[in-house]
Amino acid sequence: MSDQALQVLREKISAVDEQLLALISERRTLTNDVAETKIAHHIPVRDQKREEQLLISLIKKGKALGLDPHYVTQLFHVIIEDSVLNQQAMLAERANPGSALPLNRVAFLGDKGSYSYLATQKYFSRRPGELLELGCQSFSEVVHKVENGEADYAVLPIENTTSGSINEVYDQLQHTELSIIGELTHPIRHTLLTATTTSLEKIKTLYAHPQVFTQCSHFLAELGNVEVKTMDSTSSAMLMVSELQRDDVAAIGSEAGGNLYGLIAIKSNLANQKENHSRFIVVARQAVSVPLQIPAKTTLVMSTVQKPGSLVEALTVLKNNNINMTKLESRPMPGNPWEEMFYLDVEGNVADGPVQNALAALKDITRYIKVLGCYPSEEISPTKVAAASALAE
Ligand SMILES: O=C(O)C(=O)C[C@]1(C(=O)O)C=C[C@@H](O)C=C1
Repeated sequence: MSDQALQVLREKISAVDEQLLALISERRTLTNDVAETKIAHHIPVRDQKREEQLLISLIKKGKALGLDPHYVTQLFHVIIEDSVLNQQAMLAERANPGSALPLNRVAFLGDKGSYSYLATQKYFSRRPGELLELGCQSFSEVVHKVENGEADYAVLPIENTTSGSINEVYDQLQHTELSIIGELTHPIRHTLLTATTTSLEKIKTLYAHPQVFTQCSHFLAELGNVEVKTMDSTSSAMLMVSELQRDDVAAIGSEAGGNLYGLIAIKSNLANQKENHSRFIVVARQAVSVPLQIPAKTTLVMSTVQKPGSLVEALTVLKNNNINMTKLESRPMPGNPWEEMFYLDVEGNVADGPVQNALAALKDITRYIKVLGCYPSEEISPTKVAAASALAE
């Protein structure tokens, strides 16, 4: 194919892509209008019956156009997830009048390009107001900036699908009066980034955040004698490599982050697990109320009395109230050797009967219990379509 023919085809593809974007934006406007109706009539945001009907119809129509059912399903799962998250954000904002700020000052670990920076951008892209990014050197600085009023929000990674809980962040939660007001998950795609066009064999020094080294331990084990240098954040690792401009040093970070530092991706998918995601929490000085039309999560911290079975007893309270626990983490209590603080994430709203009943019962059997926050759940499970209905002619 001549260069000119290729150029013509690419221009046509770009024009189609532009139309797709315009249509996606039009769809979003319509779903925002649906949210207004849901607010006015107290209707739940999620309607999985409608989603299923939509998917079945789209799969059939896609098939007629030669499109693979899995491809169509994947595509619309992403589109519907976006629509649900936007509607949830709209409802949450309306339920907290005055919460929308013209300028959101947000503290996070690292600088431009860190995973926390990317998560911050994603979370606030659905919310009104400008974003002022306040990069920090440590998690305690991130939390402190919100406590002292320099920032309105902090975005903190709390767990990762490969390396597990981020203990330093749990420990920050033990000592703060801040409330969790939101959550989000973000894919973490570790990439080897260099300042010059080089090869993996030439790399002698590798810069990254300790969490990144944990998540990429299999890749590091295969590298042999490369010196590993830990940095405060992914962005400081990328900055270091961009400043050194050497062909024997590399950083591990996201490709999008690396682009901001002019770095080249020489190898991707470095994490031990292919599906590597981090869950972030958003904290603020004021707790929020979550409308009952959207799924909520509540995070609790508690310490149980020192007797056999006391944790089981506490968890039984959740069971008796039909509350699903999505996470349980224990952390040592400073100054009290061998005593533990338990952090629990449960599905449910503090304003709703089951969580209120459970909290009342837990108060009677625990030594200490505190609600760290109740917030909209951003875990949007994709609606499944029965294979038979999807494939039926
Ligand atoms: O139809 C609705 O109720 C919508 O809110 C729109 C929509 C969609 O994006 O298609 C989004 C969320 C619901 O779970 C179902 C469908």
